[in-house]
Amino acid sequence: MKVLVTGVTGQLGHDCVNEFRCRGVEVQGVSSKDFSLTDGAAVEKYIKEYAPDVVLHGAAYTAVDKAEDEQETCMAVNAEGTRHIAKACAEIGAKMIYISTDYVFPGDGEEPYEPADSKGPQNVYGKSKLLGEQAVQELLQKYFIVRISWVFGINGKNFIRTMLTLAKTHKELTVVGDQIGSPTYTRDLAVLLADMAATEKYGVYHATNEGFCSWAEFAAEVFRQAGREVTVTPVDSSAYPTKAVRPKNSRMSKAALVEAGFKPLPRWQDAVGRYLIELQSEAANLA
Ligand SMILES: NC(=O)C1=CN([C@@H]2O[C@H](COP(=O)(O)OP(=O)(O)OC[C@H]3O[C@@H](n4cnc5c(N)ncnc54)[C@H](O)[C@@H]3O)[C@@H](O)[C@H]2O)C=CC1
Repeated sequence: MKVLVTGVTGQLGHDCVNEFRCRGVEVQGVSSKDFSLTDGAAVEKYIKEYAPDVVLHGAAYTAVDKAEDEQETCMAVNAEGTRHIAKACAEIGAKMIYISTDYVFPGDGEEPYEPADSKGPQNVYGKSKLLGEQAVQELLQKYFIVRISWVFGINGKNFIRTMLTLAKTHKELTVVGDQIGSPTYTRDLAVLLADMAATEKYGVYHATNEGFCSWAEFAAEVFRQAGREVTVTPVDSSAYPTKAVRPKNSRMSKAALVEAGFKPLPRWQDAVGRYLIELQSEAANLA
């Protein structure tokens, strides 16, 4: 099997390339330095020349608030860029794994969303990722769409890093308590995606670490495990207005994943613990 991973300079792409390499799979990671997703001809040329069996498309325009002001760029990368990748995959008969988001859902209610539930993105980024999903479904039969949320990995900025930085200067923090979802550790997700790539169990899946929490609970768990004495007070989203609307309910059901025979990701608290260890080794390597 030969795999192409887009977004190698991001959190997920970095860990996916490592995971395939560890398994002895021939893999190439690419970023915007190799080609821009907005350049259809360049995407097609690269994919046809490399001729992968699987394209794991992790690259995206991920600046959720900025996207409200940069709608055109966000759409060009996430909707059209994904269409270019899907078209090239169709032409060479490659499987495609497209990474999508909880933001395709409206975020109402309290029940976990199933993959086929009605969509209703509340912000530009969510709309662009949904258009990407639709392009994949329109152009391909051999596809996996994998929706994830609240991502953290070693190769980039994320909520855990932000909380640990704030802990250096704060003993008390207010954190949003009325948005509920699931963190996703890119190392755990990479294991699942590498398993998936080797199958033909095509479809739409939700894949996050197990369990649900609010951002405030997420922060409190990070401080507890990192041994930082910071008191977290949950507050409503209205205390932190953002340009892009965030869904209150980001719960996603992983039943389809389990029914297809894939191993669910470990609980999110377990993932936080292993990520903190990864951060320690990063700090030790940099010292
Ligand atoms: N970060 C999060 O909390 C969430 C992320 N996702 C999705 O997960 C996937 C991975 O996210 P992260 O690793 O956090 O992203 P990231 O922001 O860390 O990395 C994005 C990658 O996309 C590449 N990229 C951006 N614009 C490009 C362009 N025009 N041409 C070529 N490459 C381009 C960048 O070079 C980078 O390698 C994305 O598809 C994202 O939409 C879904 C839900 C939540």
